[in-house]
Amino acid sequence: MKQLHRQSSLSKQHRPHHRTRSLASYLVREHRLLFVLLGFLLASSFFLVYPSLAPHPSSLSSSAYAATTSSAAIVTRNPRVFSTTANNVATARRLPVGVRKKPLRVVVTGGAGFVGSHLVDKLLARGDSVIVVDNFFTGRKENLAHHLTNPRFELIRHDVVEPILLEVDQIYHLACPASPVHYKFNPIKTIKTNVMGTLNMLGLAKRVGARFLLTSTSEVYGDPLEHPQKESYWGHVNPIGVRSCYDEGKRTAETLTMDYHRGAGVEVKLLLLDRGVSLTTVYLAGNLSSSYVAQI
Ligand SMILES: O=c1ccn([C@@H]2O[C@H](COP(=O)(O)OP(=O)(O)O[C@H]3OC[C@@H](O)[C@H](O)[C@H]3O)[C@@H](O)[C@H]2O)c(=O)[nH]1
Repeated sequence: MKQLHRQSSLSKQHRPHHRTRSLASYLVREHRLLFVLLGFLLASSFFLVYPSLAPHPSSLSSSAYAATTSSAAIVTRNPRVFSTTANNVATARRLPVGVRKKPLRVVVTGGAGFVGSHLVDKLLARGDSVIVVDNFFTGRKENLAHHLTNPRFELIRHDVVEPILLEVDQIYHLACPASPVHYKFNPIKTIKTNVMGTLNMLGLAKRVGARFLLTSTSEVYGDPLEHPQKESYWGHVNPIGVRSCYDEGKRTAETLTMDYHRGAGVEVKLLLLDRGVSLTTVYLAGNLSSSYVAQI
């Protein structure tokens, strides 16, 4: 009985070893191991190579990114912010083969305006769902008329100085009177739009975890003493002039944006539109809209 027991325990001790040996001989037979290794190699190299075959714009390095934007006559600021977010996104967006990118829900404030309506065209064309929030101060419904029957498009008449709650992934905050005649028309309203409107949209970004882009302006440099203005240049500004509602409003909007980034972890982008260059020319060159969409 003892012997039997010892025998059975012995055979138990030997079984795993025997199993390993038979597995090994199975793999070695007919070059099976080689095929298994080849399979692993093929699969992993495909996963590694695939993202580089079709790079997402957001995975651009900060320098490549700056190059794209400057060629489109847009001035970008704070490369540090870009590189932080771009790196995170590049890692997060690496999708396995066959898995399609989820369409994004995007809100564009000031989307009925000149820049905004072109941006909406691009966003819809890339497959996103777009909500435009605009009070039609200078924007026109006709700019968006061709999208009104699109189920992925919504238009809301709303003033950004009032809070709004929307479930979105990205916020492009453009709402602001942009030309001197419009922003000087009611300067108090202009600065209110820049400060309260930006606060409301940043608050929304924080609440729903959306990424945020602010369109700023080269006017934040005031009457610059340096040409062209570099990232390190802070401007030569007038806080009390008749244009200050716009210039200082946008400066404050930039400050708020960076404070929400540092203090609340909101992923942000600042985009300076250079009004010295004809935006129409840039549009016609086909540059602005594509790099613009690439911002977030
Ligand atoms: O209080 C306001 C003011 C303006 N708006 C909207 O904001 C949009 C502004 O578009 P405009 O065509 O006047 O101007 P642009 O498209 O050239 O401005 C763009 O470039 C310059 C940036 O400073 C602006 O923030 C950006 O919108 C309009 O649709 C206007 O109705 C609001 O929704 N709320």
